Amino acid sequence: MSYKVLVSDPISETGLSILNEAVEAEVTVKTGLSPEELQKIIGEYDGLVVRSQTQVDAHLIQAAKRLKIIGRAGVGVDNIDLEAATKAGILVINAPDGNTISAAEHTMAMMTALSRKIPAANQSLKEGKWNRNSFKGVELFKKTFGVVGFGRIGMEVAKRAKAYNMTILAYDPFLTEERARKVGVKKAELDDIYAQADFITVHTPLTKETHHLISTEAFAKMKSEVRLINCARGGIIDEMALYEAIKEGRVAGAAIDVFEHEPPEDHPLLTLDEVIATPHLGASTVEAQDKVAVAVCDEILQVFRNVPAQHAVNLPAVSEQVRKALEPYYELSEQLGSTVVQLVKGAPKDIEITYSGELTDIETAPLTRSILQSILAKFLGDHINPVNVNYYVKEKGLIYNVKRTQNSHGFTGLINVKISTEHEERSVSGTLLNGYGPRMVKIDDYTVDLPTEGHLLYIEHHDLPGLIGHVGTLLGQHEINIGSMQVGRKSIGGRAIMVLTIDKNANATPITALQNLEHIQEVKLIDL
Ligand SMILES: NC(=O)C1=CN([C@@H]2O[C@H](COP(=O)(O)OP(=O)(O)OC[C@H]3O[C@@H](n4cnc5c(N)ncnc54)[C@H](O)[C@@H]3O)[C@@H](O)[C@H]2O)C=CC1
Ligand SMILES: O=C(O)C(=O)COP(=O)(O)O
Repeated sequence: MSYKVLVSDPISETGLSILNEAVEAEVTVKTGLSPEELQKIIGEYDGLVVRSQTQVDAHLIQAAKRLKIIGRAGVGVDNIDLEAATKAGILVINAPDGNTISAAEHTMAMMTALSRKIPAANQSLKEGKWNRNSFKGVELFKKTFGVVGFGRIGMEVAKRAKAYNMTILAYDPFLTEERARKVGVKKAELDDIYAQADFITVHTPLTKETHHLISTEAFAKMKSEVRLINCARGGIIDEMALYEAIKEGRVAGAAIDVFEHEPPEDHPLLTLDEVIATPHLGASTVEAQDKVAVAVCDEILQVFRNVPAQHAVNLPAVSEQVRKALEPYYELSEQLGSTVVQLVKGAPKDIEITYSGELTDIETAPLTRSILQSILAKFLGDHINPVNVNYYVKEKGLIYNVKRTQNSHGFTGLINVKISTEHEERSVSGTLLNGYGPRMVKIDDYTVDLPTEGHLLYIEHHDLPGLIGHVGTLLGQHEINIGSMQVGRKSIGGRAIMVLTIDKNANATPITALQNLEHIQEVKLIDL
Protein backbone atom coordinates (compact mmCIF):
# COMPACT_ATOMS: atom_id res chain seq x y z
CA MET A 1 0.00 0.00 0.00
CA SER A 2 1.28 3.44 -0.86
CA TYR A 3 0.54 6.46 1.32
CA LYS A 4 0.48 10.00 -0.01
CA VAL A 5 2.71 12.37 1.94
CA LEU A 6 2.71 16.15 1.59
CA VAL A 7 5.82 18.08 2.65
CA SER A 8 4.63 21.66 3.18
CA ASP A 9 7.78 23.27 4.65
CA PRO A 10 11.31 22.93 3.28
CA ILE A 11 13.16 19.90 4.66
CA SER A 12 16.54 18.45 3.76
CA GLU A 13 17.00 16.35 0.63
CA THR A 14 18.52 13.58 2.74
CA GLY A 15 15.25 13.23 4.62
CA LEU A 16 13.15 13.53 1.50
CA SER A 17 15.11 10.79 -0.24
CA ILE A 18 14.08 8.36 2.54
CA LEU A 19 10.43 8.90 1.65
CA ASN A 20 11.10 9.05 -2.07
CA GLU A 21 12.84 5.70 -2.07
CA ALA A 22 10.20 3.90 0.01
CA VAL A 23 7.49 1.94 -1.75
CA GLU A 24 5.06 2.88 1.04
CA ALA A 25 5.21 6.61 0.29
CA GLU A 26 4.34 8.85 -2.61
CA VAL A 27 5.78 12.28 -1.82
CA THR A 28 4.67 15.73 -2.94
CA VAL A 29 6.67 18.79 -1.89
CA LYS A 30 4.65 22.01 -1.94
CA THR A 31 6.08 24.73 0.25
CA GLY A 32 4.89 28.28 0.80
CA LEU A 33 1.20 27.46 0.30
CA SER A 34 -1.39 29.82 1.74
CA PRO A 35 -3.71 28.34 4.40
CA GLU A 36 -6.51 28.30 1.79
CA GLU A 37 -4.36 26.48 -0.79
CA LEU A 38 -3.30 23.93 1.79
CA GLN A 39 -6.87 23.47 2.98
CA LYS A 40 -7.93 22.64 -0.59
CA ILE A 41 -5.43 19.83 -1.12
CA ILE A 42 -4.88 18.35 2.35
CA GLY A 43 -7.80 15.93 1.95
CA GLU A 44 -5.75 13.84 -0.50
CA TYR A 45 -2.92 13.07 1.91
CA ASP A 46 -2.21 10.40 4.53
CA GLY A 47 0.89 12.09 5.91
CA LEU A 48 2.04 15.69 6.36
CA VAL A 49 5.57 16.89 7.09
CA VAL A 50 6.00 20.42 8.49
CA ARG A 51 8.48 22.67 10.24
CA SER A 52 7.37 25.79 12.13
CA GLN A 53 5.89 27.66 9.18
CA THR A 54 2.81 25.63 8.30
CA GLN A 55 -0.04 26.34 10.70
CA VAL A 56 -1.81 23.06 11.30
CA ASP A 57 -4.96 24.43 12.91
CA ALA A 58 -8.36 22.88 13.61
CA HIS A 59 -9.70 24.04 10.19
CA LEU A 60 -6.92 22.28 8.34
CA ILE A 61 -7.35 19.15 10.44
CA GLN A 62 -11.05 19.12 9.71
CA ALA A 63 -10.29 19.11 6.00
CA ALA A 64 -7.62 16.42 6.40
CA LYS A 65 -9.98 13.49 6.06
CA ARG A 66 -7.31 10.87 5.28
CA LEU A 67 -4.51 12.22 7.41
CA LYS A 68 -2.95 9.65 9.73
CA ILE A 69 0.31 11.29 10.73
CA ILE A 70 1.85 14.75 11.04
CA GLY A 71 5.63 14.76 11.24
CA ARG A 72 7.25 17.89 12.71
CA ALA A 73 10.84 18.08 11.44
CA GLY A 74 12.01 19.83 14.61
CA VAL A 75 11.01 20.25 18.25
CA GLY A 76 8.24 22.82 18.79
CA VAL A 77 4.70 21.69 17.97
CA ASP A 78 2.97 24.94 18.94
CA ASN A 79 2.03 25.44 15.24
CA ILE A 80 -0.03 22.22 15.43
CA ASP A 81 -3.43 22.07 17.14
CA LEU A 82 -2.65 18.96 19.15
CA GLU A 83 -6.11 18.69 20.64
CA ALA A 84 -7.77 18.75 17.22
CA ALA A 85 -5.23 16.27 15.83
CA THR A 86 -5.71 13.91 18.77
CA LYS A 87 -9.49 14.06 18.52
CA ALA A 88 -9.22 13.28 14.82
CA GLY A 89 -6.97 10.31 15.63
CA ILE A 90 -3.98 11.83 13.81
CA LEU A 91 -0.63 10.88 15.26
CA VAL A 92 1.79 13.79 15.73
CA ILE A 93 5.50 13.01 15.89
CA ASN A 94 8.53 15.28 16.17
CA ALA A 95 12.31 15.07 16.06
CA PRO A 96 13.19 16.25 19.55
CA ASP A 97 16.96 16.03 19.58
CA GLY A 98 18.09 16.57 16.00
CA ASN A 99 18.48 20.34 16.34
CA THR A 100 19.51 20.67 20.00
CA ILE A 101 23.16 21.47 19.29
CA SER A 102 22.37 23.93 16.50
CA ALA A 103 19.85 25.80 18.68
CA ALA A 104 22.34 25.89 21.57
CA GLU A 105 25.13 27.14 19.31
CA HIS A 106 22.83 29.79 17.85
CA THR A 107 21.96 30.94 21.37
CA MET A 108 25.67 31.31 22.17
CA ALA A 109 26.22 33.13 18.87
CA MET A 110 23.37 35.50 19.68
CA MET A 111 24.64 36.16 23.20
CA THR A 112 28.17 36.94 22.04
CA ALA A 113 26.93 39.00 19.10
CA LEU A 114 24.72 40.96 21.48
CA SER A 115 27.44 41.52 24.05
CA ARG A 116 29.87 42.81 21.37
CA LYS A 117 27.33 44.58 19.13
CA ILE A 118 28.64 42.61 16.17
CA PRO A 119 25.66 43.06 13.79
CA ALA A 120 25.71 46.86 14.07
CA ALA A 121 29.51 47.02 13.85
CA ASN A 122 29.44 44.85 10.75
CA GLN A 123 26.76 46.99 9.16
CA SER A 124 28.65 50.20 9.95
CA LEU A 125 31.90 48.90 8.49
CA LYS A 126 30.13 47.74 5.33
CA GLU A 127 28.73 51.24 5.01
CA GLY A 128 32.33 52.43 4.75
CA LYS A 129 32.72 53.72 8.32
CA TRP A 130 35.55 52.94 10.74
CA ASN A 131 33.75 53.75 13.93
CA ARG A 132 35.56 52.00 16.79
CA ASN A 133 34.03 54.08 19.58
CA SER A 134 30.36 53.28 19.11
CA PHE A 135 30.62 49.55 19.58
CA LYS A 136 32.12 49.03 22.99
CA GLY A 137 30.71 45.80 24.41
CA VAL A 138 30.73 43.85 27.66
CA GLU A 139 32.49 40.61 28.59
CA LEU A 140 30.72 37.38 29.41
CA PHE A 141 33.55 36.36 31.72
CA LYS A 142 32.37 35.95 35.33
CA LYS A 143 28.90 37.26 34.48
CA THR A 144 25.81 35.61 35.92
CA PHE A 145 23.76 33.77 33.33
CA GLY A 146 20.14 32.78 33.99
CA VAL A 147 18.85 29.82 32.01
CA VAL A 148 15.06 29.51 32.12
CA GLY A 149 14.04 26.03 30.95
CA PHE A 150 16.73 23.44 31.50
CA GLY A 151 15.84 20.76 28.98
CA ARG A 152 17.92 19.57 26.04
CA ILE A 153 18.86 23.01 24.67
CA GLY A 154 19.05 24.84 28.02
CA MET A 155 21.55 22.29 29.24
CA GLU A 156 23.72 22.45 26.12
CA VAL A 157 23.72 26.25 26.39
CA ALA A 158 24.81 26.01 30.02
CA LYS A 159 27.67 23.64 29.14
CA ARG A 160 28.97 26.11 26.57
CA ALA A 161 28.55 29.11 28.88
CA LYS A 162 30.69 27.36 31.48
CA ALA A 163 33.56 27.57 29.03
CA TYR A 164 33.12 31.35 29.16
CA ASN A 165 33.49 31.16 32.93
CA MET A 166 29.98 32.36 33.60
CA THR A 167 28.08 31.57 36.79
CA ILE A 168 24.98 29.73 35.71
CA LEU A 169 21.62 29.87 37.48
CA ALA A 170 19.10 27.42 36.08
CA TYR A 171 15.34 27.39 36.58
CA ASP A 172 13.18 24.47 35.51
CA PRO A 173 10.40 22.85 37.53
CA PHE A 174 11.96 19.44 36.79
CA LEU A 175 15.52 20.36 37.73
CA THR A 176 16.75 18.58 40.86
CA GLU A 177 19.61 19.77 43.12
CA GLU A 178 21.51 16.62 42.26
CA ARG A 179 21.27 17.11 38.50
CA ALA A 180 22.17 20.80 38.81
CA ARG A 181 25.27 19.86 40.81
CA LYS A 182 26.24 17.21 38.28
CA VAL A 183 26.02 19.68 35.38
CA GLY A 184 27.78 22.39 37.40
CA VAL A 185 24.94 24.94 37.58
CA LYS A 186 23.05 26.43 40.51
CA LYS A 187 19.39 25.48 40.78
CA ALA A 188 17.49 28.75 41.17
CA GLU A 189 14.03 30.25 41.30
CA LEU A 190 12.91 32.76 38.69
CA ASP A 191 13.20 35.62 41.17
CA ASP A 192 16.84 34.68 41.94
CA ILE A 193 17.56 34.83 38.22
CA TYR A 194 15.80 38.19 37.83
CA ALA A 195 17.72 39.65 40.80
CA GLN A 196 21.17 38.34 39.89
CA ALA A 197 21.50 37.62 36.18
CA ASP A 198 23.40 39.79 33.70
CA PHE A 199 22.18 37.62 30.82
CA ILE A 200 18.93 35.65 30.72
CA THR A 201 18.08 33.08 28.08
CA VAL A 202 14.79 31.18 27.74
CA HIS A 203 14.53 27.57 26.55
CA THR A 204 11.02 26.43 27.45
CA PRO A 205 8.26 25.38 25.09
CA LEU A 206 5.49 27.91 24.51
CA THR A 207 2.60 26.78 26.69
CA LYS A 208 -0.22 28.48 28.60
CA GLU A 209 2.16 28.71 31.57
CA THR A 210 5.12 30.10 29.64
CA HIS A 211 3.15 32.56 27.51
CA HIS A 212 4.43 36.00 28.60
CA LEU A 213 6.36 34.31 31.42
CA ILE A 214 8.73 37.26 31.22
CA SER A 215 6.71 40.46 31.24
CA THR A 216 6.59 43.92 32.87
CA GLU A 217 6.59 42.55 36.41
CA ALA A 218 9.65 40.41 35.72
CA PHE A 219 11.53 43.27 33.99
CA ALA A 220 10.96 45.40 37.10
CA LYS A 221 12.83 42.80 39.16
CA MET A 222 15.86 42.58 36.84
CA LYS A 223 19.26 44.30 37.03
CA SER A 224 19.33 47.38 34.86
CA GLU A 225 22.14 46.14 32.59
CA VAL A 226 20.45 42.83 31.93
CA ARG A 227 20.45 41.37 28.41
CA LEU A 228 17.92 38.80 27.21
CA ILE A 229 18.07 36.08 24.61
CA ASN A 230 15.11 34.23 23.13
CA CYS A 231 15.94 31.41 20.75
CA ALA A 232 13.02 29.30 21.96
CA ARG A 233 9.57 30.66 21.08
CA GLY A 234 8.07 34.07 20.45
CA GLY A 235 5.64 34.88 23.21
CA ILE A 236 7.65 33.50 26.15
CA ILE A 237 9.00 37.04 26.53
CA ASP A 238 6.23 39.64 26.21
CA GLU A 239 7.47 41.59 23.18
CA MET A 240 5.75 44.89 23.96
CA ALA A 241 6.85 44.75 27.60
CA LEU A 242 10.41 44.11 26.39
CA TYR A 243 10.19 47.07 24.04
CA GLU A 244 9.08 49.33 26.92
CA ALA A 245 11.76 47.95 29.25
CA ILE A 246 14.49 48.68 26.67
CA LYS A 247 13.08 52.16 25.99
CA GLU A 248 13.04 52.88 29.71
CA GLY A 249 16.63 51.66 30.08
CA ARG A 250 15.71 48.74 32.37
CA VAL A 251 17.05 46.24 29.85
CA ALA A 252 20.34 46.84 28.03
CA GLY A 253 19.61 44.67 25.05
CA ALA A 254 17.97 41.62 23.58
CA ALA A 255 18.79 38.94 21.00
CA ILE A 256 15.68 37.53 19.42
CA ASP A 257 15.42 34.61 17.01
CA VAL A 258 11.70 33.93 17.35
CA PHE A 259 8.58 36.11 17.30
CA GLU A 260 4.99 35.86 18.45
CA HIS A 261 3.92 36.28 14.85
CA GLU A 262 6.31 35.13 12.17
CA PRO A 263 7.35 36.83 10.04
CA PRO A 264 7.07 39.94 12.25
CA GLU A 265 5.63 42.90 10.39
CA ASP A 266 6.74 46.44 11.31
CA HIS A 267 7.80 45.15 14.67
CA PRO A 268 8.73 47.89 17.18
CA LEU A 269 11.56 45.71 18.61
CA LEU A 270 13.23 45.72 15.19
CA THR A 271 13.50 49.52 15.33
CA LEU A 272 15.75 49.44 18.41
CA ASP A 273 19.56 49.54 18.25
CA GLU A 274 19.65 47.49 21.44
CA VAL A 275 17.95 44.56 19.71
CA ILE A 276 19.63 42.10 17.40
CA ALA A 277 17.49 39.58 15.59
CA THR A 278 17.55 36.58 13.26
CA PRO A 279 14.61 35.11 11.33
CA HIS A 280 14.08 31.90 13.34
CA LEU A 281 17.43 30.40 12.44
CA GLY A 282 18.13 28.32 15.56
CA ALA A 283 17.72 25.02 13.73
CA SER A 284 18.92 26.21 10.36
CA THR A 285 22.15 24.32 9.92
CA VAL A 286 23.02 21.62 7.42
CA GLU A 287 23.54 19.14 10.24
CA ALA A 288 20.35 19.87 12.18
CA GLN A 289 18.18 19.88 9.08
CA ASP A 290 19.59 16.53 7.97
CA LYS A 291 19.08 15.02 11.42
CA VAL A 292 15.49 16.20 11.94
CA ALA A 293 14.35 15.36 8.42
CA VAL A 294 15.91 11.89 8.53
CA ALA A 295 14.42 11.21 11.98
CA VAL A 296 10.92 12.30 11.00
CA CYS A 297 10.86 10.63 7.59
CA ASP A 298 12.19 7.37 9.05
CA GLU A 299 9.55 7.42 11.72
CA ILE A 300 6.72 8.20 9.31
CA LEU A 301 7.69 5.13 7.31
CA GLN A 302 7.79 3.04 10.48
CA VAL A 303 4.29 4.14 11.36
CA PHE A 304 3.09 3.28 7.83
CA ARG A 305 4.65 -0.15 8.46
CA ASN A 306 2.66 -0.42 11.70
CA VAL A 307 5.65 0.01 14.00
CA PRO A 308 4.77 2.24 16.99
CA ALA A 309 6.38 5.70 16.87
CA GLN A 310 9.28 6.48 19.19
CA HIS A 311 8.64 10.21 19.26
CA ALA A 312 4.89 10.51 19.35
CA VAL A 313 3.77 13.83 20.80
CA ASN A 314 0.12 12.90 21.39
CA LEU A 315 0.68 9.29 22.41
CA PRO A 316 2.87 8.04 25.27
CA ALA A 317 6.23 6.73 24.09
CA VAL A 318 6.82 2.98 24.04
CA SER A 319 10.35 1.69 24.52
CA GLU A 320 11.74 -0.84 22.07
CA GLN A 321 11.88 -3.44 24.84
CA VAL A 322 8.20 -2.96 25.78
CA ARG A 323 7.19 -2.85 22.14
CA LYS A 324 8.82 -6.23 21.47
CA ALA A 325 7.30 -7.80 24.59
CA LEU A 326 3.79 -6.57 23.75
CA GLU A 327 3.81 -7.16 20.01
CA PRO A 328 2.37 -10.70 20.11
CA TYR A 329 -0.44 -9.54 22.41
CA TYR A 330 -1.91 -6.71 20.28
CA GLU A 331 -4.14 -8.94 18.16
CA LEU A 332 -5.36 -10.83 21.22
CA SER A 333 -6.17 -7.61 23.14
CA GLU A 334 -8.15 -6.20 20.25
CA GLN A 335 -10.08 -9.42 19.77
CA LEU A 336 -10.89 -9.83 23.46
CA GLY A 337 -12.28 -6.28 23.59
CA SER A 338 -14.23 -6.88 20.43
CA THR A 339 -15.62 -10.22 21.70
CA VAL A 340 -16.81 -9.00 25.06
CA VAL A 341 -18.43 -5.86 23.65
CA GLN A 342 -20.37 -7.99 21.13
CA LEU A 343 -21.39 -10.36 23.90
CA VAL A 344 -22.63 -7.84 26.41
CA LYS A 345 -26.06 -6.24 26.29
CA GLY A 346 -26.05 -2.43 26.41
CA ALA A 347 -23.37 0.22 26.40
CA PRO A 348 -20.34 -0.23 28.66
CA LYS A 349 -20.32 1.73 31.89
CA ASP A 350 -17.36 0.10 33.59
CA ILE A 351 -14.49 -1.79 32.03
CA GLU A 352 -12.04 -3.85 34.01
CA ILE A 353 -8.88 -5.17 32.38
CA THR A 354 -6.73 -7.68 34.26
CA TYR A 355 -3.23 -8.60 33.16
CA SER A 356 -1.67 -11.72 34.65
CA GLY A 357 1.47 -13.81 34.41
CA GLU A 358 4.27 -12.36 32.27
CA LEU A 359 2.13 -9.27 31.61
CA THR A 360 2.19 -8.29 35.29
CA ASP A 361 5.58 -6.61 35.09
CA ILE A 362 5.30 -4.95 31.67
CA GLU A 363 3.96 -1.50 30.79
CA THR A 364 0.65 -2.59 29.27
CA ALA A 365 -0.87 0.82 28.48
CA PRO A 366 -0.60 0.21 24.69
CA LEU A 367 -2.61 -3.03 25.08
CA THR A 368 -5.18 -1.22 27.22
CA ARG A 369 -5.58 1.36 24.46
CA SER A 370 -6.09 -1.37 21.92
CA ILE A 371 -8.75 -3.08 24.09
CA LEU A 372 -10.57 0.21 24.69
CA GLN A 373 -10.34 1.02 20.99
CA SER A 374 -11.98 -2.25 19.98
CA ILE A 375 -14.74 -1.73 22.57
CA LEU A 376 -15.48 1.84 21.53
CA ALA A 377 -15.33 1.03 17.81
CA LYS A 378 -18.64 -0.82 18.16
CA PHE A 379 -20.37 2.43 19.10
CA LEU A 380 -18.23 5.11 17.48
CA GLY A 381 -16.91 3.46 14.34
CA ASP A 382 -13.55 2.77 12.82
CA HIS A 383 -12.10 6.24 13.27
CA ILE A 384 -11.30 5.31 16.88
CA ASN A 385 -7.60 4.56 17.07
CA PRO A 386 -4.89 4.46 19.77
CA VAL A 387 -4.33 8.21 19.35
CA ASN A 388 -7.86 9.37 20.07
CA VAL A 389 -9.17 6.50 22.18
CA ASN A 390 -8.46 8.18 25.52
CA TYR A 391 -10.16 11.35 24.29
CA TYR A 392 -13.35 9.39 23.55
CA VAL A 393 -13.12 7.34 26.75
CA LYS A 394 -13.19 10.65 28.63
CA GLU A 395 -15.86 12.17 26.43
CA LYS A 396 -18.17 9.17 26.92
CA GLY A 397 -17.55 9.17 30.67
CA LEU A 398 -16.33 5.56 30.54
CA ILE A 399 -14.65 4.26 33.65
CA TYR A 400 -11.92 1.70 33.25
CA ASN A 401 -9.68 -0.03 35.75
CA VAL A 402 -6.52 -1.92 35.09
CA LYS A 403 -5.57 -4.70 37.50
CA ARG A 404 -2.58 -6.98 37.71
CA THR A 405 -2.35 -10.39 39.31
CA GLN A 406 0.36 -13.01 39.43
CA ASN A 407 -2.20 -15.83 39.14
CA SER A 408 -2.43 -16.61 35.44
CA HIS A 409 -4.09 -20.02 35.90
CA GLY A 410 -1.12 -21.81 34.38
CA PHE A 411 -0.88 -19.61 31.26
CA THR A 412 2.28 -17.62 30.53
CA GLY A 413 0.32 -14.42 30.08
CA LEU A 414 -3.41 -13.90 30.49
CA ILE A 415 -5.70 -10.97 29.73
CA ASN A 416 -9.22 -10.70 31.09
CA VAL A 417 -11.61 -8.01 29.87
CA LYS A 418 -14.81 -7.43 31.82
CA ILE A 419 -17.57 -5.03 30.83
CA SER A 420 -20.42 -3.91 33.07
CA THR A 421 -23.49 -2.29 31.56
CA GLU A 422 -26.76 -1.32 33.16
CA HIS A 423 -28.06 -4.80 32.26
CA GLU A 424 -25.25 -7.23 33.03
CA GLU A 425 -21.56 -7.98 33.44
CA ARG A 426 -19.68 -10.14 30.92
CA SER A 427 -16.04 -11.13 30.62
CA VAL A 428 -13.62 -13.00 28.39
CA SER A 429 -10.05 -14.14 28.95
CA GLY A 430 -7.40 -14.91 26.40
CA THR A 431 -3.82 -15.99 26.14
CA LEU A 432 -1.12 -16.78 23.60
CA LEU A 433 -0.63 -20.51 23.20
CA ASN A 434 2.73 -21.63 21.90
CA GLY A 435 2.29 -22.65 18.32
CA TYR A 436 -1.42 -21.67 18.22
CA GLY A 437 -1.29 -17.89 18.70
CA PRO A 438 -4.15 -16.02 20.37
CA ARG A 439 -6.78 -18.22 22.03
CA MET A 440 -9.86 -17.38 24.05
CA VAL A 441 -9.77 -19.49 27.19
CA LYS A 442 -12.70 -18.24 29.22
CA ILE A 443 -16.11 -16.71 28.57
CA ASP A 444 -17.67 -15.55 31.81
CA ASP A 445 -17.19 -18.56 34.12
CA TYR A 446 -16.96 -21.14 31.33
CA THR A 447 -13.60 -22.54 30.32
CA VAL A 448 -13.23 -22.64 26.51
CA ASP A 449 -10.47 -23.03 23.95
CA LEU A 450 -11.41 -20.95 20.94
CA PRO A 451 -9.68 -19.09 18.13
CA THR A 452 -10.03 -15.34 18.28
CA GLU A 453 -10.89 -14.84 14.65
CA GLY A 454 -13.66 -15.57 12.18
CA HIS A 455 -17.31 -15.91 13.17
CA LEU A 456 -18.31 -17.30 16.54
CA LEU A 457 -21.81 -18.31 17.43
CA TYR A 458 -22.31 -18.12 21.18
CA ILE A 459 -25.34 -19.99 22.51
CA GLU A 460 -26.42 -20.15 26.13
CA HIS A 461 -28.88 -22.94 26.95
CA HIS A 462 -30.08 -25.57 29.37
CA ASP A 463 -27.90 -28.67 29.46
CA LEU A 464 -30.24 -31.19 27.78
CA PRO A 465 -29.61 -34.18 25.52
CA GLY A 466 -30.35 -33.55 21.83
CA LEU A 467 -30.04 -29.78 21.88
CA ILE A 468 -26.70 -29.75 20.11
CA GLY A 469 -28.28 -31.85 17.34
CA HIS A 470 -31.15 -29.38 16.93
CA VAL A 471 -28.70 -26.50 16.59
CA GLY A 472 -26.62 -28.40 14.02
CA THR A 473 -29.69 -29.28 11.96
CA LEU A 474 -30.99 -25.74 12.00
CA LEU A 475 -27.67 -24.29 10.88
CA GLY A 476 -27.45 -26.94 8.17
CA GLN A 477 -30.87 -25.91 6.87
CA HIS A 478 -29.45 -22.39 6.47
CA GLU A 479 -26.34 -23.75 4.78
CA ILE A 480 -24.11 -22.64 7.59
CA ASN A 481 -21.07 -24.85 7.94
CA ILE A 482 -19.75 -25.49 11.46
CA GLY A 483 -15.94 -25.40 11.76
CA SER A 484 -15.64 -26.39 15.38
CA MET A 485 -17.68 -26.56 18.54
CA GLN A 486 -16.98 -26.07 22.22
CA VAL A 487 -19.38 -26.87 25.00
CA GLY A 488 -19.24 -25.99 28.64
CA ARG A 489 -21.54 -26.38 31.59
CA LYS A 490 -21.55 -25.60 35.24
CA SER A 491 -23.48 -28.70 36.34
CA ILE A 492 -25.31 -31.60 34.67
CA GLY A 493 -28.70 -30.34 33.52
CA GLY A 494 -27.83 -26.77 34.55
CA ARG A 495 -26.85 -23.74 32.51
CA ALA A 496 -24.48 -24.43 29.66
CA ILE A 497 -22.93 -22.76 26.66
CA MET A 498 -21.90 -23.88 23.23
CA VAL A 499 -19.63 -21.79 21.04
CA LEU A 500 -19.39 -22.70 17.39
CA THR A 501 -16.98 -21.39 14.81
CA ILE A 502 -18.92 -21.08 11.59
CA ASP A 503 -17.75 -20.58 8.01
CA LYS A 504 -20.47 -18.27 6.91
CA ASN A 505 -21.63 -15.08 8.52
CA ALA A 506 -25.10 -15.93 9.75
CA ASN A 507 -27.78 -13.44 8.85
CA ALA A 508 -30.53 -12.51 11.26
CA THR A 509 -32.79 -15.42 10.27
CA PRO A 510 -30.97 -18.38 11.82
CA ILE A 511 -30.20 -16.34 14.91
CA THR A 512 -33.88 -15.66 15.47
CA ALA A 513 -34.67 -19.29 14.64
CA LEU A 514 -32.03 -20.47 17.11
CA GLN A 515 -33.35 -18.12 19.74
CA ASN A 516 -36.81 -19.59 19.22
CA LEU A 517 -35.61 -23.12 19.93
CA GLU A 518 -36.80 -24.39 23.29
CA HIS A 519 -34.24 -24.28 26.14
CA ILE A 520 -32.04 -21.71 24.42
CA GLN A 521 -31.61 -18.52 26.42
CA GLU A 522 -29.27 -16.44 24.38
CA VAL A 523 -27.68 -16.45 20.92
CA LYS A 524 -24.98 -14.02 19.87
CA LEU A 525 -23.02 -13.85 16.66
CA ILE A 526 -19.52 -12.51 17.24
CA ASP A 527 -17.60 -11.32 14.20
CA LEU A 528 -13.88 -11.01 14.75
N1 LIG B 1 14.86 28.77 17.46
C1 LIG B 1 14.80 27.56 16.95
O1 LIG B 1 14.95 27.38 15.76
C2 LIG B 1 14.56 26.41 17.83
C3 LIG B 1 13.75 26.54 18.91
N2 LIG B 1 13.50 25.46 19.71
C4 LIG B 1 12.65 25.68 20.86
O2 LIG B 1 13.47 25.65 22.03
C5 LIG B 1 12.67 25.27 23.14
C6 LIG B 1 13.37 24.24 23.98
O3 LIG B 1 13.58 23.06 23.26
P1 LIG B 1 14.20 21.76 23.95
O4 LIG B 1 15.29 22.13 24.87
O5 LIG B 1 14.49 20.79 22.87
O6 LIG B 1 12.94 21.24 24.77
P2 LIG B 1 12.94 20.34 26.10
O7 LIG B 1 11.58 19.78 26.18
O8 LIG B 1 14.10 19.44 26.11
O9 LIG B 1 13.11 21.40 27.27
C7 LIG B 1 12.15 22.31 27.67
C8 LIG B 1 12.28 22.48 29.17
O10 LIG B 1 11.44 23.55 29.57
C9 LIG B 1 10.99 23.24 30.86
N3 LIG B 1 9.84 24.04 31.21
C10 LIG B 1 8.54 23.86 30.86
N4 LIG B 1 7.78 24.81 31.42
C11 LIG B 1 8.60 25.62 32.12
C12 LIG B 1 8.40 26.76 32.91
N5 LIG B 1 7.19 27.29 33.08
N6 LIG B 1 9.48 27.34 33.48
C13 LIG B 1 10.71 26.81 33.34
N7 LIG B 1 10.97 25.71 32.60
C14 LIG B 1 9.92 25.12 31.99
C15 LIG B 1 10.69 21.76 30.78
O11 LIG B 1 10.66 21.18 32.07
C16 LIG B 1 11.85 21.25 29.95
O12 LIG B 1 12.91 20.78 30.77
C17 LIG B 1 11.33 24.84 22.56
O13 LIG B 1 10.43 25.92 22.65
C18 LIG B 1 11.65 24.58 21.11
O14 LIG B 1 10.53 24.70 20.29
C19 LIG B 1 14.07 24.25 19.48
C20 LIG B 1 14.90 24.07 18.42
C21 LIG B 1 15.19 25.14 17.49
O1 LIG C 1 12.46 22.80 16.26
C1 LIG C 1 11.99 23.86 16.64
O2 LIG C 1 11.28 24.01 17.65
C2 LIG C 1 12.25 25.07 15.87
O3 LIG C 1 11.86 26.12 16.28
C3 LIG C 1 12.88 24.96 14.56
O4 LIG C 1 11.98 25.50 13.64
P1 LIG C 1 12.16 25.31 12.07
O5 LIG C 1 12.12 23.84 11.82
O6 LIG C 1 13.49 25.87 11.73
O7 LIG C 1 11.02 26.03 11.44
